[in-house]
Amino acid sequence: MTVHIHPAIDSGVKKGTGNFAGGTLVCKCTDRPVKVAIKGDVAHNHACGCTKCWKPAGATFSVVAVVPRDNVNVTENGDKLQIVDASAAIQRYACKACGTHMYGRIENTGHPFYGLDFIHPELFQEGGWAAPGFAAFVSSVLESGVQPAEMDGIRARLRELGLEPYDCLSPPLMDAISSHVAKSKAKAA
Ligand SMILES: N[C@@H](CCC(=O)N[C@@H](CS)C(=O)NCC(=O)O)C(=O)O
Ligand SMILES: [Zn+2]
Ligand SMILES: [Zn+2]
Repeated sequence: MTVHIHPAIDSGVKKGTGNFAGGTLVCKCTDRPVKVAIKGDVAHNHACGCTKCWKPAGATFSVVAVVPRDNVNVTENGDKLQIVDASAAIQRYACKACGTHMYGRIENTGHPFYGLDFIHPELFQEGGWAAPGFAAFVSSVLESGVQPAEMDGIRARLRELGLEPYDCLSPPLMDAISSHVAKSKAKAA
């Protein structure tokens, strides 16, 4: 059985150029698409299996990365954007017409990832952005209807693509979160 992960990586993960200068994210609307300008390359690009991250039709995972929030500027048709869930840690701005998530922002200054916005690099008009390097929240695909019997195949395919599967974030990112918590606790003491 063919295992589909995401259309942008199903035929292999395309390496980044290493010097991507940024570009424009465009939603799926043919009429008045939302455009978001991004300065510089993305970081921590990965596949995410959680139910909250936006996926294109037919995808089991999203492809999501971060950029500094100051590098994100809505340039066209921003009136079409609405927050998907204002109570979520990541406030995801989606196009009201086509549903595409254009960027996700953290407003809680105490959050470990405050200052970083979450974007889907496949929406860039341009190519060359840093490639995904791991897969996060893999077990969460079960919440979207994937059957438990499919999990071995999914994890094997992710490994074949060079995307080590984790059921939360990768160890470096989990360490970054825990270090942030430890520092916040030390400050409060
Ligand atoms: N099992 C949950 C996991 C959701 C989750 O924790 N997602 C991570 C990765 S994107 C997160 O940081 N979420 C914060 C948020 O959505 O605001 C699901 O699939 O809905
Ligand atoms: Zn749209
Ligand atoms: Zn996610």
